[in-house]
Amino acid sequence: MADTAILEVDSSLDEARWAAVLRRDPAMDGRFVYAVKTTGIYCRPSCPSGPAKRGNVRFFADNAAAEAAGFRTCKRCRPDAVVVATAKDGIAGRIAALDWPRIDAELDEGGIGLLGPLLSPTECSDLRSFYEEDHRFRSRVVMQRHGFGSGEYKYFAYPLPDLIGDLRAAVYPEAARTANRWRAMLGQDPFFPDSHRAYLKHCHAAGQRRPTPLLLRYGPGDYNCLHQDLYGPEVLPLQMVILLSEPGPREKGGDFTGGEFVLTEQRPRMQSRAEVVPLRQGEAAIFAVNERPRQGTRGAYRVKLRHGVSRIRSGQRFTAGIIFHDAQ
Ligand SMILES: O=C(O)CCC(=O)C(=O)O
Ligand SMILES: [Fe+2]
Repeated sequence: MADTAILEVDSSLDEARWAAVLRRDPAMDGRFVYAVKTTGIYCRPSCPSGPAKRGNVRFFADNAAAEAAGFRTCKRCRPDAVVVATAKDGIAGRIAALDWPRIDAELDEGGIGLLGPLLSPTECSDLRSFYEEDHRFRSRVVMQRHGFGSGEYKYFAYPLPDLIGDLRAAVYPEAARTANRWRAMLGQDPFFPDSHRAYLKHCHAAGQRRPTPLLLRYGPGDYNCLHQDLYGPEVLPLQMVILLSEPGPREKGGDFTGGEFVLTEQRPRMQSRAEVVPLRQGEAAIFAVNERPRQGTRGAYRVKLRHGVSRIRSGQRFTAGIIFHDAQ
């Protein structure tokens, strides 16, 4: 008796899951995954790939269960990127759950720390679609006109979209902590307050009042010259970038090829060292804006950093940039 009851519950659960897959329901992402026996791949419910045959589909409660059964993640819908992004805690919870000691160590080693998957594919596409909504922005910059590269970007107006405002407020305390630690390495007193609200008050009093978070859009042939995002004398020396498109050729479910994020670092009296930063859709990195200390044998010294984007070879690439100081 009991066994039959359980079987009935299970099969009606699977039927509800199958209906969600047929609807490609993004609200079910993170609630379960489905795997296709013929391809060996598992997907989130909203995967845009064509429907599989019901007879070839198995359902799993989560990624770990699908992987334990030998399935690999779908490159198109990235079920592995959904785990973090559907965390019930919202943005603050996702940021708090990151491995900050590891990120700090990466920042001290190379001037950039990888945050890993932070936004879901749906959140990325929502942000991309904002690009056409002019009321959200205070200005648009066509990069060719200024010699900044090729492509364009738009600075958000206040009030920022919730997702951008929440990310800026939640990551700021970590960035400020690293910025104060870097000051200490150079023998300077701590300067950056714990809350972003307090820091913005300081920026505004110094005449830097305009919001700096931005969306960038690149098409084939576009690139972003090496630069530093300084907007006046007040600088918080770390910033964040989030890739909103999936790298890779179209036939493999990607949005663009080329277009790699590049960071260069120049030590005193030395040639520059370049690093290509591997990011996928929804992943973020935090990196030094203009300079950072490096520990040498005779104390710390300053190195200069610049970042940019290599030429996009095909497709379209969007990013969100979050800078913590405001602009003059
Ligand atoms: O598009 C990118 O990856 C870089 C954008 C950028 O320059 C920034 O976020 O400040
Ligand atoms: Fe930048």
